[in-house]
Amino acid sequence: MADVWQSSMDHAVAVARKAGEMVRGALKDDRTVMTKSSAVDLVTQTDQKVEQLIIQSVKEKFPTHRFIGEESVAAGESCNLTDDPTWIIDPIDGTTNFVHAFPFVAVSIGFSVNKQVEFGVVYSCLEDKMFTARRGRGAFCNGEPLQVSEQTDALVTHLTCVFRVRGAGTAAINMCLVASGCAEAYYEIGIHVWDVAAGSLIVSEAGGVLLDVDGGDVDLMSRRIVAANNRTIAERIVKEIESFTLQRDDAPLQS
Ligand SMILES: O=P(O)(O)O[C@H]1[C@H](O)[C@H](O)[C@H](O)[C@@H](O)[C@@H]1O
Ligand SMILES: [Mg+2]
Repeated sequence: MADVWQSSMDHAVAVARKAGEMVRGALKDDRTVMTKSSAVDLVTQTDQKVEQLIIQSVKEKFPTHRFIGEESVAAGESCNLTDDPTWIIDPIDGTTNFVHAFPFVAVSIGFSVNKQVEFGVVYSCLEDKMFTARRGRGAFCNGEPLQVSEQTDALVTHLTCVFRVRGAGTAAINMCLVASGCAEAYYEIGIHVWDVAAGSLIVSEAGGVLLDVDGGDVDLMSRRIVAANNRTIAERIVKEIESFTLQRDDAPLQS
């Protein structure tokens, strides 16, 4: 049966790659002579340009679709998920990495219908790795199938034990590392829906598990997530987390 969202997913992959070229181009600026503040200005300008590139291209092809974008929300747009086809965009995930030339920077595009992520695309620009997932049809990296790690021995003694804990500095790539079997788990409190929408489907389609940090069902608007290769590891991680709550992404805008 034809997939009604295939053309949207194809467009997401194409525009993520084009956006990645823009990010790489911006990173080529010689930051060795840049002050920190000018590097931060550069990432902010590039963030906005990339998000506009993606949104404009979608509006031309799919005029009825809606958007939740990191920069649009920062500019005051709402962050409410409806049943409509919605593009959930993080133009540059890993902005701090970008500023410091730490080579993990991604364009993340999630796509939801009826409040359910139907496809996810994470393009790791500097590694040239295109992570994709379509609901019910698996997860891939540059076309190769992804499968989470089979590790069940939760060696976590305490999350501060540095040698077992690493972070790429971008939620989207951290989740793709779990989906690729390179890491057993990732958790974070403080992320936003645009950081994790695409990665959440890539993890689950690679056989992984998503939970809230309290062990309940994951809620992409809650700013909290655990992504793991299986429930054993996920529940073990939950036991170690001293959780707290933050204002939800979809909380009513302060007047
Ligand atoms: O780079 P961002 O799009 O701002 O998102 C990142 C966030 O700023 C913070 O660094 C988190 O730890 C990352 O997981 C997130 O991707
Ligand atoms: Mg982000």
